[in-house]
Amino acid sequence: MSMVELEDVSQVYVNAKRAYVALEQIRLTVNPGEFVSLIGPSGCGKTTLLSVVSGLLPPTSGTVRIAGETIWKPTPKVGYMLQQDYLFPWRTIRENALIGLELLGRLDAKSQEYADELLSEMGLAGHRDRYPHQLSGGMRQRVALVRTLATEPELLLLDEPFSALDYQTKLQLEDLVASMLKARGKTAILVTHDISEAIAMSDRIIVLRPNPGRIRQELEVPESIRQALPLEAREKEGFHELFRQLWGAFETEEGKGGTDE
Ligand SMILES: Nc1ncnc2c1ncn2[C@@H]1O[C@H](COP(=O)(O)OP(=O)(O)OP(=O)(O)O)[C@@H](O)[C@H]1O
Repeated sequence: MSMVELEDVSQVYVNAKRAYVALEQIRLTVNPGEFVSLIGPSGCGKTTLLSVVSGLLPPTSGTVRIAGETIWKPTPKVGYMLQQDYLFPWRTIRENALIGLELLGRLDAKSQEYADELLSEMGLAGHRDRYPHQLSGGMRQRVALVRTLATEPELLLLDEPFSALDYQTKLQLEDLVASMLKARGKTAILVTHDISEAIAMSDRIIVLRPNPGRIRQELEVPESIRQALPLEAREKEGFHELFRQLWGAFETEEGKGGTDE
């Protein structure tokens, strides 16, 4: 069974001046354990697509199925991680990590133990009683990831979670996130503007194009790159070739100014 199935999903935003087709007839399947990245020029509908998959935004038309079940609203099967960590400043790191469990009414000894395990794996065990302002941006994003994973979602939606970090922190966190997700067999969809990040982290890359938002191209990442963790993946044969190919797809769209129809 697929983890994600989008069947002819369209999303039209209507305001007083115009109707804008942010997604048009999107068909997409993501398999369990697969890591898929969505890339494409600004405004091509990446965030809209994630919002639809999360259940936060019911599509104008079409069907969204998560693990075989049609969804109309957010489900605990899906965890969402954003560019900003949105930690509560008045709660400790551990209390922040537990908030998803609290909201779902699933806070018990076992779930707390699991959250503590995740904090340790993320190198945060010694920081459990500190507050968010005492941590670096990279550490805060790690807390956000623990908070997301603590509720054991089957699917993770990652909306540019590394883009506000400095380059070195971003590379370290990519490795940490990739290995944690792989070890737990999680399925993930990543939105990014960074082509090399998409190649280094993914099994498959989907390039969207704007106006109307459609899938322009789908590319499988070669096995040798997929086997490696993101930092090492950047050194693998075929990486630069794939980068050039994806860069070309971007250029074509930007050249058209995204308004060719
Ligand atoms: N609530 C809304 N009302 C009207 N138009 C919207 C709304 N949300 C998004 N849009 C429009 O839909 C299009 C797709 O937006 P979306 O944020 O999904 O794109 P994106 O690919 O994630 O962009 P970026 O890379 O800049 O984050 C854009 O043209 C945007 O202006």
